[in-house]
Amino acid sequence: MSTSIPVIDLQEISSEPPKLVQACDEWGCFRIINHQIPTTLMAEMKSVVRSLLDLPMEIKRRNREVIAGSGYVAPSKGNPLYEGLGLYDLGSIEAVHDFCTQLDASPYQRETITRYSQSVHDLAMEIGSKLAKSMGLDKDLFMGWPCQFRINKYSFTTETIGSSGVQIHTDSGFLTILQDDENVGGLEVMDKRSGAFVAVDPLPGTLLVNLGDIATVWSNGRFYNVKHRVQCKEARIRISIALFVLGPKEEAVEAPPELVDSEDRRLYVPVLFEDYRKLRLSTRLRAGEALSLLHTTNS
Ligand SMILES: O=C(O)CCC(=O)C(=O)O
Ligand SMILES: [Fe+2]
Repeated sequence: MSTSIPVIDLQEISSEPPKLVQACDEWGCFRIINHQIPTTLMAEMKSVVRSLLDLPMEIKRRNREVIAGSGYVAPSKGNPLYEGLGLYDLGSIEAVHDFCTQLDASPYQRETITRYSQSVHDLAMEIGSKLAKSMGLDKDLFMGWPCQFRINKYSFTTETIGSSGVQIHTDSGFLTILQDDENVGGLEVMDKRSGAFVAVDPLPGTLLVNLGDIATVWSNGRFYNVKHRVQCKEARIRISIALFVLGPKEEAVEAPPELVDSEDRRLYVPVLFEDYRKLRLSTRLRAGEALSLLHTTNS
């Protein structure tokens, strides 16, 4: 099944805020256009990360994790076609430089990664602020929250058509800005109503936003933490670059008072992002089910 997920013009959000909120409620994902990240920078970044992912295994393994799962992930039994590099806290210029140094990046590669990281990080902050305003809140969202990059490579071949690239999951943080491969499809999101998977076809020059579990907690159950997966549809290498806006570092996430009804019914107990991430890891509940462990007694 193929359908179009919502397309949001970033520059038009303030004139039609319900469109953004509706996309978060109904789809938990949307494409953004007019996002101010130059297409040339997106193309340069893609080709830089492609060459990093083509490095020998012993170099890629130098991309060590800072928090669990934030470093190089080699192909595994569960996801044999997938591998990924990671960069924890791309709001920190030192972290970006450490990542580049670990992988022996050239000055050009370093410069491209730095520029792209800054641009997407700025974009994340802009989306946070526009989302808060669209929800009628008078403060910024995402400011100072750690963000993580995952650079994904799927080695699809004729023999693997029809098999899984990445298994069904939700993203654990608040939201993800994804530069999906502009040529090679395969990403599928679950339709909230029917439970059917819907193909997310590439749309060059745009970025995709997916909401994660923390967005559901913050919105008091309103925003849909979209389940998604990647399937091999054609025999080509697929590259995607994901920026995860995780959650505040030191403050627990909870729905702001404006989003809770007059009887103050919160569906979820306040939770530190780091504790929630550990809960997902220890329970191996990767498709949003761990949220049920945070339910308050009145929900
Ligand atoms: O490669 C993609 O399109 C999606 C990747 C993804 O879901 C993830 O990194 O969490
Ligand atoms: Fe994901």
